[in-house]
Amino acid sequence: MSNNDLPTLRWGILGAGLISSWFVSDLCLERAEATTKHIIQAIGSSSKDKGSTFATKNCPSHKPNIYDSYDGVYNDPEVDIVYIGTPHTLHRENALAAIKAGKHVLCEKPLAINSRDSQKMIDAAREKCVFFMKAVWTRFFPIAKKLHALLHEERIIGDIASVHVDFGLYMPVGEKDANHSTASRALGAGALLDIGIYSLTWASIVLDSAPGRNRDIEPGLTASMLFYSETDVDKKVDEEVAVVLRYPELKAQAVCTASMLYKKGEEFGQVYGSKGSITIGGVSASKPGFLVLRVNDTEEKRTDFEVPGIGFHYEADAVAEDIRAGRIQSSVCSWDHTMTIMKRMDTARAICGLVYPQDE
Ligand SMILES: NC(=O)C1=CN([C@@H]2O[C@H](COP(=O)(O)OP(=O)(O)OC[C@H]3O[C@@H](n4cnc5c(N)ncnc54)[C@H](OP(=O)(O)O)[C@@H]3O)[C@@H](O)[C@H]2O)C=CC1
Ligand SMILES: O=C1OC[C@@H](O)[C@H](O)[C@H]1O
Repeated sequence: MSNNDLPTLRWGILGAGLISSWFVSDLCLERAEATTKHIIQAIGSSSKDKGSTFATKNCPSHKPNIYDSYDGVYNDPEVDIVYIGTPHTLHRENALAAIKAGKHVLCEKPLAINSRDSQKMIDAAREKCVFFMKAVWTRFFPIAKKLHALLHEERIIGDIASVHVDFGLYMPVGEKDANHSTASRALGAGALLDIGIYSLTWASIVLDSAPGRNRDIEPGLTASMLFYSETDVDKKVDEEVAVVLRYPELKAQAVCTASMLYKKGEEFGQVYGSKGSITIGGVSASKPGFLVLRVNDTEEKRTDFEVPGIGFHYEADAVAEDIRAGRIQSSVCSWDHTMTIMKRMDTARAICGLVYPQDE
């Protein structure tokens, strides 16, 4: 079947930056296993020129309406869903405006700076009865589903005792323009919210739904952060973070780390169990590509997962299927899951004394 015969979803894109370019180019891929034809219907940018250049480069076969404001996208009757690709600190106002206009919303991670704002966004979507999801694309890769099945259905490495996940990406604060979204505290920069969120997500995939887990009890949490500046409040951006979660009822722990001071090698995650271990690897902790299984006394087995494009189409197809089914939250990345991760990040920041202006 050609993508032209598939049901459609019409996207309005906010922000013509890096993530929007990756997302849009993946949506435009012709894929054999696609379940939806994604249409780039509108682009909202700070300038028409920037929006047009973005469209020519990333979706040349589409003819989106280009707006020099985000309001144009919210008010475009041809847009079904708004994709928010702006810096963290704008997510809340962008999402609330799109929801108010009656649009479905896929909002980049982190959903907001803190759990309080995240809850407001979720409440607004529930009230308006529109689909709303945090775009944590990693959860939608087939490899994440496979890992879950190996660990919890096949129990292939027995009882899980420990999971270690590290997202290292070389992007020191001092080497960026002070106003860049990964350097500016005013825009929510910092390792935890930007990339540590993926380490926490993997830990959650591995342990939050493990058999024997008591969902009424939040795991114990300890955290440590290394800041770009310990003394200058405006530059108090975490460049390295470590969060340890303790699950006493499982006799298991998760060690979740992230750093902006080195690039991690391809093996970013390890899950250890009573009968063996599984290594998770890939380009980065957000884009997994292979698993290596080692069960005691047997040889190791590596399985590679081929990904067409970058991999954003997995979440986009899933979103479209949820919307067609009349769901307002994702069956994979629920509001409950989103709030769990947001609250863990709040707790880690509180322990380490990292406050953003939006927390006030
Ligand atoms: N899922 C993933 O793998 C990734 C997710 N992200 C997430 O996407 C979001 C955006 O990140 P990224 O694309 O890297 O950022 P960029 O700085 O590359 O792009 C953000 C865009 O937002 C718009 N914008 C609006 N207000 C501002 C402002 N005050 N400062 C800067 N830009 C502004 C701009 O678009 P315009 O001028 O057109 O309005 C800008 O190009 C972040 O929340 C990040 O966490 C980022 C990278 C990967
Ligand atoms: O989500 C992300 O993953 C890739 C990085 O480039 C980026 O900083 C981050 O937002």
